Amino acid sequence: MARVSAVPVEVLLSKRVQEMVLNGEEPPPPYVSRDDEPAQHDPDAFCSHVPLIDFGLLSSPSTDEQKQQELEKLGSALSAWGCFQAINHGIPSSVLDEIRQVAREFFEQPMEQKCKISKGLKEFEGYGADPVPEQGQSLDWSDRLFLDVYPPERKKFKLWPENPPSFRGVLEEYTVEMRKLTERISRVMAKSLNLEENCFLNQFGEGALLQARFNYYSPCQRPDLILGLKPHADGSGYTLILQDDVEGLQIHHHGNWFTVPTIPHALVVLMADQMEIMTNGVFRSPVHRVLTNSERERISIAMFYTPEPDKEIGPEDGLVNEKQPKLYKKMKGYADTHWEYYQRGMRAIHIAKV
Ligand SMILES: O=C(O)CCC(=O)C(=O)O
Ligand SMILES: [Fe+2]
Repeated sequence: MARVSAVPVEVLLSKRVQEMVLNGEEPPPPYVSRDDEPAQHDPDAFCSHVPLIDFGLLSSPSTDEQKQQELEKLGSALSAWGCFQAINHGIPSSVLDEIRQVAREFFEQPMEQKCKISKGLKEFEGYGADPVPEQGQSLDWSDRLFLDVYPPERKKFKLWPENPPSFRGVLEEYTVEMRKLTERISRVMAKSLNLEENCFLNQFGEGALLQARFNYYSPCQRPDLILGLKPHADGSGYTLILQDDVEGLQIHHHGNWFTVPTIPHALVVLMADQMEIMTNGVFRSPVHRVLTNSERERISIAMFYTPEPDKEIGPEDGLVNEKQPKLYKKMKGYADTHWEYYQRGMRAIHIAKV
C-alpha cells in the first residue's frame, strides 16, 4: 500500500515520469509500492517452466506428431502459467523492429512535442499516465501512449503522433499483423483444448477490439521500492506483448515472481480474465508486474485483444462437465468492470464467478 503524499495525485499524474527523471527529482511517496515477496530473477527458471511455442511447428510442413506435441505444450503452458512466448509466429522481424523504432523515436522527442497528444486525467487514449486511481493506490513509474487501433472506426487520428512521420503507417501495418496473429492464436488455443477451432473467434466477434499501449519505463533511482507497473491481471481476452531488450516483466506463479526473458523477435502471449472465463478456468489469467531498473529505460508494446464490448461471453460448453462444473457466468462489458476494480487495486474476476 502506498504512503500518502503531500502533493495531490492529480498534480503528480499531470507530470510525466520521464520529466521527473530528466529534472533529477526523487520519486515521491505514492510511487513507492514494492512488497517483499520472493523474486525468481533467473530467466532460465522461467524458460524451464514456460515453453516457447514454435508456431512454425504448428503449420503445414510439420508432421502430425510434431503439431500434436506443440499443441499439448501450448495447452499445458496456458493451464499452468497462463502465458507463453511465441516464436516463428509469422510476423516479419522488420515489422517488429519498425514498431519498436517508432515507439522509441516518439518517446525520445522533447516533452512539448509529445504533449501535443496529451490525454486528460480521466481519459484512456493519448499520451500520459493512467486515469487517477482511488485514494491510497500506488502510481506506476511509467508513461504511456494508449491508442485504439481496431475496428477502424474507433481510431482517433488526432491522438496519433505526427512524429516520427512513419508512426501511423507502421502502427497500421502492425495492427494488420496482430489481427492475423490473434486469429491464429485463437484457433490453436481452441485446438489444444479439443474444441471447434473457431469457438473463441466467434466469442470475440468480428468487431473484437485491438488497443495498443506503448509503455515507457524511465530508469529509476529506487528499483528496490518502485514498480514500473503494479501487480495486475489484464481485463482483455488476451494480450500480446513485444518487449525490447531490457527485462522487467514478471509473472506471479505459486507465490514467486518469475522474470520473463527477452527474446529478440518473440511475442509474449498473456491470457487475460476474459479467456479465463471462456475456458471455464482451464487457462489462467496470470498476475504480472513490471520492475524498474536504475540503468536503462525499457519500452514495451502491449496489444490488448478484447471481445466486442456488446457481446456476451461465457464458458465454452465443451469445457463444462461433471468433473469441471461451470465456474463462470455469462458476462457482457467485463472490461469496464475490470477497470473499476483495477482503480481500487483489486481484481474483478470474482464478479464473473457462478
Ligand atoms: O511492459 C510489459 O512488459 C507489460 C505491460 C503490461 O502488463 C500492460 O500494459 O498491461
Ligand atoms: Fe498487463
